[in-house]
Amino acid sequence: MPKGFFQVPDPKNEPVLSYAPGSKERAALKKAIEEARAHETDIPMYIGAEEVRTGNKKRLSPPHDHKHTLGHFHEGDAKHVEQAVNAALAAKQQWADLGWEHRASIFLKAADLLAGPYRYKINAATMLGQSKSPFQAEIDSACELIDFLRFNVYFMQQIYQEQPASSPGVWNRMEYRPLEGFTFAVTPFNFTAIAGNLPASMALMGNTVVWKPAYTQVYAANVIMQVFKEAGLPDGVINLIYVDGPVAGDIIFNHKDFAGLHFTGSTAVFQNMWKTIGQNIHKYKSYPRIVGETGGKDFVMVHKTANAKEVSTALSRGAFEYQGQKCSAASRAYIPSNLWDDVKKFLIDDLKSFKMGGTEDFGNFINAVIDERSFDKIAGYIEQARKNPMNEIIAGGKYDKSKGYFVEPTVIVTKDPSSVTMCEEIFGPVLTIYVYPENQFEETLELVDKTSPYALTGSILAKDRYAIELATKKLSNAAGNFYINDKPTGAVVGQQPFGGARGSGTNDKAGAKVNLLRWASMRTIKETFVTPVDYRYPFLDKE
Ligand SMILES: NC(=O)c1ccc[n+]([C@@H]2O[C@H](COP(=O)([O-])OP(=O)(O)OC[C@H]3O[C@@H](n4cnc5c(N)ncnc54)[C@H](O)[C@@H]3O)[C@@H](O)[C@H]2O)c1
Ligand SMILES: N[C@@H](CCC=O)C(=O)O
Repeated sequence: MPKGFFQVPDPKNEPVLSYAPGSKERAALKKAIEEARAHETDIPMYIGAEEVRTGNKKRLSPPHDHKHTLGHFHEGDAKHVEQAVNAALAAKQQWADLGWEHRASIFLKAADLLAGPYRYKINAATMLGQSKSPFQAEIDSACELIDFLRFNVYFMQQIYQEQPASSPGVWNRMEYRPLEGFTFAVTPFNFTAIAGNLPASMALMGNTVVWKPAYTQVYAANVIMQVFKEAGLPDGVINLIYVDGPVAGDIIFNHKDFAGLHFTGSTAVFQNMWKTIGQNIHKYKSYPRIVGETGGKDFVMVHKTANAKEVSTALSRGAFEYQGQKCSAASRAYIPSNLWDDVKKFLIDDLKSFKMGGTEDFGNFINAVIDERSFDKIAGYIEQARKNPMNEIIAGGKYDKSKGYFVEPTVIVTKDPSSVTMCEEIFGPVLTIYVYPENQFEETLELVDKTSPYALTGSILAKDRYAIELATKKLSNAAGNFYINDKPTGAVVGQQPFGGARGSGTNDKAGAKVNLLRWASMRTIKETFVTPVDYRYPFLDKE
C-alpha cells in the first residue's frame, strides 16, 4: 500500500508526428514497414505465463496485398478460453492487492514505450495489418493509445481522491475495489488504440482480463501485448486469446465469476451478448458490468449559410479517411439546395485527386477495406443503391479485389432520405447525400434525428449562430459526439470523450473517468471514533 499521497504526472496529448518528406520519422517508419514485410511473424496466444502455440495456424496478410504473408497466429478453442479464465482468476488477488501506483507505473511505462521505441513498430503493424495510411496509424496506434494510457492513469487517481464528507466523530472512506471475478474485453478491427484500451482500462482498475481481439487486428494486438509485457505487466493480468467469438462467449457468459464486459464492435453482436448475459443472470455471483460502444450512421448537416469548400473538405475527410471504417465516419449528409452545385464540384474534385493503393506508398490517401467479407458487403450495398431509380452515383462505384480489397470512394445522391444507404451502417467508403430545399432547415433537422437507430457522431456546418443553436437543440439525442463546423471524426482523448447512445452503445465514454468507474465496485467504510454505550436518545423522558 502507498506510504504517501502520490501525484501522477499531468497528462498531455501525445504530439502527432507529420511523416512529411525528409522527416526522421518518415525514414524510421519506412524501415519498420520493410522489416515487418521481410519476415513472417509467428504469433502465440498469451495465457498466464505461457505463450501458447496450438499449431492451428491462421494466415495474416495486408488487406491491400492479400497474397503477401505477414505471419500466422495460433487459433485456440474452448479449452484455451477456460485456461485464460483460470489464469485471470489465479492472478486476481495479487494484482488487486498491488499498490495503485505500481499499476499506474506499468501503464505509464507502456505509454512511453509506445511513444519511443515501439512507435514505428506498432504503426507499421497497424498500416500493414489493418491497411491504414501513416497519418491514420499515427493518430490511432501511437497517439490515441498513448493518450488512453496516460489519461486513464490520471483519471484513476482522480477517482481514488474522491472521498465522502465526514461529520464530527466519524471518518467516512471510499474504497474503489476491482470487480469480483474476472472481466472480458472484446475488441474490433478498426482501432489499435481501442484494442489496447479496453483490456488496459479494466486492468488499471485492478481487474484481471480475458482479451479477445478481432482476427483481423491480431497482427498489431501482438505488438500491444509485447509492450504490456515489457512494461512489467504481471502474467495472467491480461490474457490474450484468439478464439471464435461464440466459442469464447459460451464459456465466459456461463461462468459464475464473470464480472464485466468491455466491448467495442457492431450493434448486433453487442445486443446478442447482452441477451445471453441477461438469460444467464442467475448464474453470476454479481451483476456483471456491461459497457459496449457500437455502430453508427453519422451525419453531416449543412445550413444554407455554410461555406461550400469547408463542407466538401469535412465530407472528403470525414467520410473517406480510413476508407470510411471509423464508427464516427460521415455516411449521410444533408446539403441545402443553394450550396449543392459548389459542394458537388469541390467534392468530385477532391475524390478525383485521391490516390488509392497500398499503405507502403505514402502517396496514397485511400487504402483497402479490411477483408473479403467486408469488401463483398460494401459492394453489395453499392449494387443495391445503383439499382434504385431514386439514386445517382456521382463518384466512385467501382471495386476490385484482385490484389487487395479496394473499393473506390463512392458518393450516392438520393432523392429518398429514407433509402437504405441513408439508414444502415455500411462501414466502408460510401457516402449518401440528400439535397434538401434550402428553406426547410428545421424539418430536415427532424429528418436527421429520426432517420437512423444510431446516435454516435454528427456535425452541423453553418455560419448563422441561430442555426447552430437550433441544430444543437434539435439533435440533442442524435449524437453522443456533436461537432460544430467540423467533420464528425477524430475525437481526441481528454478533449472529446467518445461514445454514443441509442443503438450506438452504452455511452460510457472511452478514455474518461466515467468509463473507469464501471470497472470499480465501491465500498463505503464508516468508522466511528467514540462508539455509543447507551441506546437511549436524549428526547426520552427520564423517570
Ligand atoms: N462506438 C465506438 O466507439 C466504436 C469504435 C470502433 C468500432 N465500432 C463499431 O465496430 C464495428 C466494426 O468492428 P468489427 O467489424 O470488428 O465488429 P464486430 O462486431 O464484427 O466484432 C467485434 C468483436 O466482436 C467479436 N465477435 C463477433 N461476433 C461475436 C460473437 N458472436 N460472440 C463473441 N464475440 C464476437 C469479434 O471477433 C471482434 O473481436 C462497426 O459496427 C463500428 O461502428 C464502434
Ligand atoms: N474515436 C474515433 C472513432 C473510433 C471508432 O471507430 C473518432 O473519433 O474518429
